[in-house]
Amino acid sequence: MSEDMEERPVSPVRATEDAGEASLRPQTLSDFIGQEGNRQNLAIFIEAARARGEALDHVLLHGPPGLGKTTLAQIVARELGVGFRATSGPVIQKSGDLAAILTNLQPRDVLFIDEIHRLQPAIEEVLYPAMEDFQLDLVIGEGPAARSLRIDLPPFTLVGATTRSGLLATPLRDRFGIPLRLVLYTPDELRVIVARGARLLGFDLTEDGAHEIARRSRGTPRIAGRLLRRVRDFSAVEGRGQVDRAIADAALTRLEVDHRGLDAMDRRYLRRIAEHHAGGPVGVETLAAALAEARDTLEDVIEPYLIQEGLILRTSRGRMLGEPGWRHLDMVPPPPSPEQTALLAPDLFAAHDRNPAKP
Ligand SMILES: Nc1ncnc2c1ncn2[C@@H]1O[C@H](COP(=O)(O)OP(=O)(O)OP(=O)(O)O)[C@@H](O)[C@H]1O
Repeated sequence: MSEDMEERPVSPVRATEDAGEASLRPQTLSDFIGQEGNRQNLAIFIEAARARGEALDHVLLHGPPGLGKTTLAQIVARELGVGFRATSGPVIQKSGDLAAILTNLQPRDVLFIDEIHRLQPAIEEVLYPAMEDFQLDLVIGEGPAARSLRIDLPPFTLVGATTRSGLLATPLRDRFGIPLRLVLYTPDELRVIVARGARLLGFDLTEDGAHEIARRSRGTPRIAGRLLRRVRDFSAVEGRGQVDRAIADAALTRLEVDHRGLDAMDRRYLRRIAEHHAGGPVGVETLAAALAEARDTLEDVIEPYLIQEGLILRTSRGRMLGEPGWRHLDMVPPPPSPEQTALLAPDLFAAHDRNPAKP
């Protein structure tokens, strides 16, 4: 990922400046705002596991970065009253690394593996019997002298996090009894998160100030927390006491975050489709090359919010600019090509089927 990407105030990816975000982390399920269905299900499964005195079934959290996967994993451990160990897919280089972690777990502990889709295949294979039977099969030595060794593990809960469950090998995905998909937060949920953050940081933010930060946070609590801290710095330097909508707006405008939470990079992305591809469709690889970004970065970091907002559409032939995308750029779309009409038609029929009363 390019340096520009990490410095974007609206990037959902963890950056060095987010070191302070731990102080805003909710500690319990009831403190955790949003993701209602997931939260209710987790509460039931946790209570049942506690009542039986057993390890909770393995949990897979998937969704875009910054939505609270690490936070939820920590909460699960705390609510279960067990220990929490965290690592990540790319950090585990050898099967011995994983073996060392697994054999050090206490019964019913939570092991959190972030970016689990980046585990090497050989290490995934060590994980299968560990998850299924709490057993570790290790091969010691090489060639004819190699021996296999089986070690019993304490029952534990693996919480895996991934931005892409599609990249997980099916046998791994199938071993998670509780798969949960995290979705972008609504502006109302983010407003509550922002107001809570302001309280914890001890600064005076009005309700409409919180609302302004929330609606520019791209559905992502990490971005909400970061914009909140930047607005606080701005108001402190300007010597303001209470922060209202106008002050929040001035601070965010100065950071080049527009009223929808889009920054220069997003606008460059939208403009590329409008100006170079007449609104698309254009393949994600072509866009990535033109914008000098990795394809993964576009798919994980930039696109989820643009798609949710209808600014772009993901079609079988590539990305297309949606009507709100043209409006956001203040541009009038050219008459649709036959290809564009054909790609958009199923959507129109689907909309009609959902709501047949409207022509
Ligand atoms: N529901 C929530 N309520 C309040 N704050 C939240 C919530 N979810 C996340 N946060 C805050 O957002 C920040 C990012 O959360 P977290 O690190 O858990 O995200 P993540 O999905 O694990 O990100 P990554 O994919 O980069 O690992 C944290 O500061 C956390 O406090």
